[in-house]
Amino acid sequence: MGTTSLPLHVCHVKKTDVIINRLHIFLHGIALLSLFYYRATTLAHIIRTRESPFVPYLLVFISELLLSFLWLLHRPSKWRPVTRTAYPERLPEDEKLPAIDIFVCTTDPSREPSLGVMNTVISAMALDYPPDKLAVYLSDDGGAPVTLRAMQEAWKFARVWIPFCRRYQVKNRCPDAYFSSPESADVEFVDDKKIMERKYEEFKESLEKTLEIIGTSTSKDHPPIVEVINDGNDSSQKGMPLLVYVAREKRPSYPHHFKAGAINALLRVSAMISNAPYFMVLDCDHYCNDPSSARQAMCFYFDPELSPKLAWVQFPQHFHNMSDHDLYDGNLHYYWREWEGLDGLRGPTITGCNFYMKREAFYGTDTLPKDPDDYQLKKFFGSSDEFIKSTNKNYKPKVSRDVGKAGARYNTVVEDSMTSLILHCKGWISVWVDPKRPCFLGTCPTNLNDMLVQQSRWAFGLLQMTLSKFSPLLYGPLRMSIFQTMCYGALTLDPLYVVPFYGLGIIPQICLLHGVPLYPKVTDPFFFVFAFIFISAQLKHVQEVVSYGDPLRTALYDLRVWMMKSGACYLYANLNAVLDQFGMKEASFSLTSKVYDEEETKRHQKGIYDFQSSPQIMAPLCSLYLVNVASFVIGTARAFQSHEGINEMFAQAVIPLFGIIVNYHLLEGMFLRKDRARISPSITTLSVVISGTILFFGSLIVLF
Ligand SMILES: O=c1ccn([C@@H]2O[C@H](COP(=O)(O)OP(=O)(O)O[C@H]3O[C@H](CO)[C@@H](O)[C@H](O)[C@H]3O)[C@@H](O)[C@H]2O)c(=O)[nH]1
Ligand SMILES: [Mn+2]
Repeated sequence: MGTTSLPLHVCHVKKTDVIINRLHIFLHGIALLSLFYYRATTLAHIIRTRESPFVPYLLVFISELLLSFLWLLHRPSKWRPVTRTAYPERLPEDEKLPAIDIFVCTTDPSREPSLGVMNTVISAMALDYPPDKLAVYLSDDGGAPVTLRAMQEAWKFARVWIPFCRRYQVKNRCPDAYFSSPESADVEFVDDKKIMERKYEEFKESLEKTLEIIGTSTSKDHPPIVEVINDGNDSSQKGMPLLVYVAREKRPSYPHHFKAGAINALLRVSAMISNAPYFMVLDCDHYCNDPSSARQAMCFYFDPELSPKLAWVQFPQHFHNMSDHDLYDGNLHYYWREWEGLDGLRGPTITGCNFYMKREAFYGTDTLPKDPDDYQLKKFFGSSDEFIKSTNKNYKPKVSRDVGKAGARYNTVVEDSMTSLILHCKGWISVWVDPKRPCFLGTCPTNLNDMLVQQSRWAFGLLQMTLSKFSPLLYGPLRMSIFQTMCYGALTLDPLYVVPFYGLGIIPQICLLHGVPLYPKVTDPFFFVFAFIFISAQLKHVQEVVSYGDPLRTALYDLRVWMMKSGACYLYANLNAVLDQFGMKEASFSLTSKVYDEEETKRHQKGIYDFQSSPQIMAPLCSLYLVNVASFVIGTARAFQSHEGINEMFAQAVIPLFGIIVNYHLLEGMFLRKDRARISPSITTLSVVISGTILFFGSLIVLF
């Protein structure tokens, strides 16, 4: 490119946020230091004089320390948030674009209906990119005959659909979404659209018929199946990308490593067939909502300054089934807000799908010796001579280091975070692109149970990482910047929130009940410190939500999600991670359902919580709520009998009151709602019993 050419992409630093965030870090940080000073000196005084119980005091202090530590770990992600814009129209001509392999993963046709999966496949085939440079691979981890058949049908439909999209410059190339979008409502090519609509109906019917005949059976014991779907008819191949079905070999006794295993199988198969220097990963429900994503990604790979270090371009997961009331943080903004900050450092982590990756980076061949012999190559890549040849053709191994394994990492169920950590540690960078029109749209959980199950899997996987030799705070410091290390630390240590959550959700309450003060009196100058920290934390959260463009109520929903996550998911994730360490728990992958449920969707749209879930998940949350109600009512009634009581216990009464108000939805679910999705009476009864037990035995704590 000449010197006069316009940039392919620009990076905007979010200046206002930078100023607010840094100022907040400074002020909040000072307040925390004062809090520690107060706690430490008071604790020393209590231990010396024994004038009040020191165990609850110590536990509250520990909770606050941990909370502050996690707060600190999250700060780098607020340091320099940025956003990016790509200008695909400035890319060089099509001949110069590199090839891309697209990997779509699916597992279970009963939880992931074929029609949805095929819509994703078709939308990927229809990307705005030279078709001879595109190959779409579907990994079917279920080895389901229905999926293979559906692909053959999808191919037939795509053959008419793709030319239609090109001719009329259709923006939304996922057929199902297109026909129900405003884009298709008012078009000039009415006749052609009608024909296309009819063909789509036929395609749908053919899938239904197939489903009726062969059902959704899957297999965990079968040889590998690789089938190129493109038919032999040459004239129909023109302008069509390659389409390949892959069901890797599965044997019951052999660990298959879930999605990471699927991606690695796809890497190997695609290396033999198309071997594109870049690949993109899609979950089966994340269809392409904007066909320009590949070109947008190339804007970064074509930047000579960025490209040599750039491993992946990550687009966020956005969702088509969002509600105005994002009760379950379904849109994952909690994460994306921080991802803008990661992008301002050395890049976001991989978030599982919607990323364009440089194959070379993913192979991690930099850990191979300089001139590897056959033995070393086989140790690294596995025994396939063909696969090794494919890696030689395009890539020469560079630096020599110890021997590794190519591809996605297996040590955890969050293959994405683990793999990103290792790539970032090797010096690769990544970028985060979140254009106004989302490039990909998926299906998010629309009930509490699904959300908590998903979050539990993530938390468990992140803890597996923490407990592995890749624990970010130990593995990172010598390999990455301290800020980047802290970001990974924050990500993987989030499940530790369970400790301060229960610590501050039970101990001050029990002490309130017994009139044991743990916080400074209202008249004490340190009261101001505590009040400041509490208010500053809440306001900062509200500011972040609003500045990200979400409505105010999202701040409340977020807070609830954080509490429900901490109280349920993190609790079990920690237990399971410990069991896993002792080999007492087999890792599993609980798929998120992508099945449409009308009643559930209605509730989600109206902003009504769907509490239908197991007692294991609901009981801890409800019990804690009841503990707070009981101690608040009894405790304040007692304290408010005297002026000194109010002075002493005021701060401590605010805590349960805050919890009670924020989690009003639990109260409603337990006692006020009568519908099917309320908290079941049996869980409520169980929670009453548990909360009574907690209050009874917990009260022993004030004796020490
Ligand atoms: O053994 C398995 C299990 C899952 N999958 C696929 O992995 C994808 C993600 O599974 P899903 O049930 O949708 O999980 P989510 O929690 O919604 O996925 C998020 O979290 C995962 C990590 O836990 C990431 O891999 C995903 O990209 C990210 O969207 C789906 O396409 C599955 O078909 C497989 O291919 N093989
Ligand atoms: Mn998903």
